[in-house]
Amino acid sequence: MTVRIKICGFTRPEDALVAANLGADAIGLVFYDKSPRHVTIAQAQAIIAALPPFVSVVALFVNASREEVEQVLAQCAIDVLQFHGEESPAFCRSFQRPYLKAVRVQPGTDLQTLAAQYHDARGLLTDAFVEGAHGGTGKTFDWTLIPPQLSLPLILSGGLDEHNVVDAVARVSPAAVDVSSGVESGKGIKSPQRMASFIAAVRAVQKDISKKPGF
Ligand SMILES: O=C(O)c1ccccc1N[C@@H]1O[C@H](COP(=O)(O)O)[C@@H](O)[C@H]1O
Repeated sequence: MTVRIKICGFTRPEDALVAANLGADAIGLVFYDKSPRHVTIAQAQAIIAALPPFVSVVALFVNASREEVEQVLAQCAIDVLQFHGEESPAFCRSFQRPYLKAVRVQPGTDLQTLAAQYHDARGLLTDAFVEGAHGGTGKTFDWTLIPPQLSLPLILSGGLDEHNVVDAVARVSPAAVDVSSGVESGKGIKSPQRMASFIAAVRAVQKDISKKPGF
């Protein structure tokens, strides 16, 4: 199975275009004003306008109000919503759009129960739990906390980079990976070299896995 790649936290159209041309399946825009990667609606529109067809645009929110989400949806061509806060299942599904629910994983996090609660999500996105932060921290978590069989597609994130993503994909077999800090040269500035190395690493490990007997 193809491991999908999402790169998150773009602030500049030129970086998003490079990601798309390198083969990223989705790009993420952060609508959370406490993030150093936060974009305005005008910035988001410019980034989206730079993209070629068939690259999904994901809008990330952290405990935003209904009005904030609706305003973004009304003004930007968004394909998927990503909720990174304490949004309820009812709130997430109320926009009639595909959505991802992000979960910050620590010992005791019951991913099976969360997958059942957000059963209509397109995927459960697992990120590291870091006290006082909602994501984008560049920290990994203990991947053995992920149960082998989840009822939702797993999107692995949290501290991934070009060096650890091979091990991550081989161990966890996620449906997709999501990266932000790990492909940056500065907050919100994506490095073409790091994005290229990250995408090449995912494609290489995927090829290796598909060569294994029984695959
Ligand atoms: O990118 C951010 O600034 C951010 C802020 C608040 C919530 C989530 C955020 N980003 C998401 O966090 C994960 C992990 O990011 P990283 O690779 O460890 O930097 C990823 O899903 C980002 O989309």
